[in-house]
Amino acid sequence: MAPLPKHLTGDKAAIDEFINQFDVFLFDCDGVLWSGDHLFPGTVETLELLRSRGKKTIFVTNNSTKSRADYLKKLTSMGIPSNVDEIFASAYSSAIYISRIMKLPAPKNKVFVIGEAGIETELRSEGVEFLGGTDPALRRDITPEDYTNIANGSMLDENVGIVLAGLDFHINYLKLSLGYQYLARGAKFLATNLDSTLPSAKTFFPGAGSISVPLINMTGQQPIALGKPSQAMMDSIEGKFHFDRKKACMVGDRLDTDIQFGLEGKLGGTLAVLTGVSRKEQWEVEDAPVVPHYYVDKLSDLSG
Ligand SMILES: O=C(O)[C@H](O)[C@H](O)COP(=O)(O)O
Ligand SMILES: [Mg+2]
Repeated sequence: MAPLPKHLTGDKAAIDEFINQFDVFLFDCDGVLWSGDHLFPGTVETLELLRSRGKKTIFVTNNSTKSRADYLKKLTSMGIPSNVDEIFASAYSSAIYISRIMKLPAPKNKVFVIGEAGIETELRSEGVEFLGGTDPALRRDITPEDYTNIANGSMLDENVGIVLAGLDFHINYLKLSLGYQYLARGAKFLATNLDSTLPSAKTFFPGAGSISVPLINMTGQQPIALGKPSQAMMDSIEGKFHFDRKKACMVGDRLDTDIQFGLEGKLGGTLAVLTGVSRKEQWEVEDAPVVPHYYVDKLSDLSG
């Protein structure tokens, strides 16, 4: 059984020793920096402190509703200076995977998107054709004619080769019905991420993983998930920054995405923050599957 994590909150010497160990900090976003549009107090000061001590900060989010450019706007609007290169979001890693790794031959390489604008922006920037997503024509109830047109294929695009499911605040029966038809016709099943919940407004909402469950249930297929803890994302981050993994620390609020991401990535450290999804009871149980190296009650404890 992995040793229990060291609690850093209130322990200045331990915090200093912790910070000195690492050159690079990978920061999760939802549940660590902010909850929805609410920035946690002390976040800006903590990032400034780490940067003032020469630490590299990289933002790694599973939230596919926004593109990297959108996140840059959000970070900047919250007083966190950054640049697009420091931001890795699951919509971006999904677009990269489709355009540079899968490289399905045309014409059957279109993507049916279940998700928001972030996915569309990143697919567009990689020159990947898509449909569905935020298309207003699909934001409606299914009609009797739809059943007929879906069944006879007239409502389907024969060049769809991939179904990509992410967090969709406008999910409905029609989109799920179309998604199923494409998968049943052999399209590859991808997910930006499989987080079951989204922490926001101090409670939880359906996560991307809960959006793709109906399709998993209907097809019996598990999608390839491209967000944390997928190491495809870690490899692309390392590929960009060429950092020493032993000198890097993953900071996150969720054990089965963030902390697992850091552990599977063989990073030098993982820090759990208790302002989001996971609770310390989850790693205190016998044979807990994922145990972080360190934890704090809130991120600002590092600069408190
Ligand atoms: O449902 C989701 O997509 C997740 O809850 C959300 O994306 C988590 O974002 P992160 O904590 O990785 O920033
Ligand atoms: Mg999070």
